[in-house]
Amino acid sequence: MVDYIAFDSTQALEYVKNQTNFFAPDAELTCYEFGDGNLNLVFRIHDQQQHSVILKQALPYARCVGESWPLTLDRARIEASVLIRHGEVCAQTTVKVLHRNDTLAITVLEDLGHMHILRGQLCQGHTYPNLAIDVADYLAKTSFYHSDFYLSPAQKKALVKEFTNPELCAITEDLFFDDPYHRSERNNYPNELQPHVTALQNNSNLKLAVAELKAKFLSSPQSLLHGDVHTGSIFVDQTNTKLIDPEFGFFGPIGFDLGSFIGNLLLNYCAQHKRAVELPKRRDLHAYLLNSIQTCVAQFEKTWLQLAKTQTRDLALQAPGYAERFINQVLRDAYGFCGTELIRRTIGLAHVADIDGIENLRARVEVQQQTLLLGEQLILQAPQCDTKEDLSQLLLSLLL
Ligand SMILES: Nc1ncnc2c1ncn2[C@@H]1O[C@H](COP(=O)(O)OP(=O)(O)O)[C@@H](O)[C@H]1O
Ligand SMILES: CSC[C@H]1O[C@H](OP(=O)(O)O)[C@H](O)[C@@H]1O
Repeated sequence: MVDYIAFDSTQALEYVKNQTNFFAPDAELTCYEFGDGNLNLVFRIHDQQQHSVILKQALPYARCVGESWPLTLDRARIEASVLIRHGEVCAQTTVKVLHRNDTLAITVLEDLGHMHILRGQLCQGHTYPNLAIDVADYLAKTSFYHSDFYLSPAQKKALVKEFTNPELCAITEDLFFDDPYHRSERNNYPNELQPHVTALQNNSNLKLAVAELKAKFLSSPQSLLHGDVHTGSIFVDQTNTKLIDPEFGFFGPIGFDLGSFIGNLLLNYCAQHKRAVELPKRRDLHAYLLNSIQTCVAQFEKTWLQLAKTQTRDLALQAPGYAERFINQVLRDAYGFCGTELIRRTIGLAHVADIDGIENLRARVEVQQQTLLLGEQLILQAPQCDTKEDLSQLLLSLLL
C-alpha cells in the first residue's frame, strides 16, 4: 500500500494514467489544479478529445489556512462514502464517484465542468427553474432513506459509527455556534459592524436559542447529512442540479442541510440590494429567490411525508400523525440553522462572495447589518412557529 503524499499536477496525472482505466493507454493527458474551496486540492485531467475527470485530494491541513491548521485525511473517506450512499438514493442530483483511494485521500469524480457553481451564477443574476425542486428531492430522499423511519436500528447504528466525523463536525460546531457569539480571533468583520456584533454577543436570549441549536447539532443523529449545503457546493445548468463536497457529512439533525441551503439563498437575496442591479431586475431576482425557498421547503415536506407514508418500516414511527409532527420540528430547526448560517457567514471565518464581492464598504456593511438582523430574528422566532406557513410568514415579515 502506498503511503499518503500530497500530489502535484504531474503526480495526479500519473495516478489517473496508471491506476485507472478512464483513458486509453496511449492518450495524451494534461492536468492542472484549480481548487478554489477552503480545504482541498482539485485537479482536472483531460485528453485531447475533451474527455476529463476530476481528482480531488485532501491535504493533511485546511488549505485556506495552511499547515498551522492540521485536519484529518479521513474527510476524503467520509466524502466519497456520503456521495456513494446519497447517489444510491438520489443519483440524479449527486456527483458520481468514479474511483477512490482512502490511503491517498483521493476521490476521482465525474467532471461537471459543463455546469456552473450556483453561487457565482446567482451573483450574476442567473436563475435556475429546477433548482428548488431538485434540492428538495435530494434533501428529502437522502434524509429519509438514512433515518430511523427506513433503516433498522442495527443498520442505523452501524452507519452512525461509520460516519463519525469528529474533526469536521468540530469546525462546524466552532464556526456556526461558538465564534460569532463570542470574541474569537477567527471572526472577521469590518470595524463599522462592531456595535452590531457587540449587541449580538450581549443578547442572552439569542445565545440561549443558539445553545438549543448547537445541542441539536451535537446530539441528534437523525440522518446522514451532506453537512455543508451552500451554494458553492451545488453545480447547476438549466436542466440539472448536482451536489458536491459532502466532507462535513455525519449523522445529524435533518434540518441542518435545508437550513444551510435556504440561508445561502437569503445571503444572496440580501446582497442583491446593494449590487449594481436595476430595480426591476432586482425585484425579479428577489421573487425568484423567495419562491425558491418556499418551493424547496414545501416540496421537501411533501416528498418526505410521501416517503414516510409509503416506506416507513419502523412500527412505532408509523403511528398516524407522527411523521407530520417530526417534519414540522425539522422545518423549525431548518429556519433556526438558517439563521446561524446567515450570522456565521457575515462575521465568522468563512464569508461568501455574494457579500464580500460588494466593493463599496458602506453598502457592504448595510447588507451585513441586514443579514445579522435576519439571522437573529430567525433563530429567536422560528421555535414559536407551528407550521411551515407560519415559518414562511415569519420570513416574509422579516424581509419587508
Ligand atoms: N466534480 C467536479 N467537476 C468540476 N469541477 C469540480 C468538481 N468538484 C469540484 N470542482 C471544482 O473545484 C472547486 C472546489 O471543490 P470543492 O469540492 O468545493 O472543494 P473544497 O472541499 O476544497 O471546498 C469547486 O468550486 C469547483 O470549481
Ligand atoms: C476552514 S473551513 C471553513 C468553511 O469551509 C467549508 O466550505 P468549503 O470547503 O465548501 O469551502 C465549510 O463551509 C466550512 O465551514
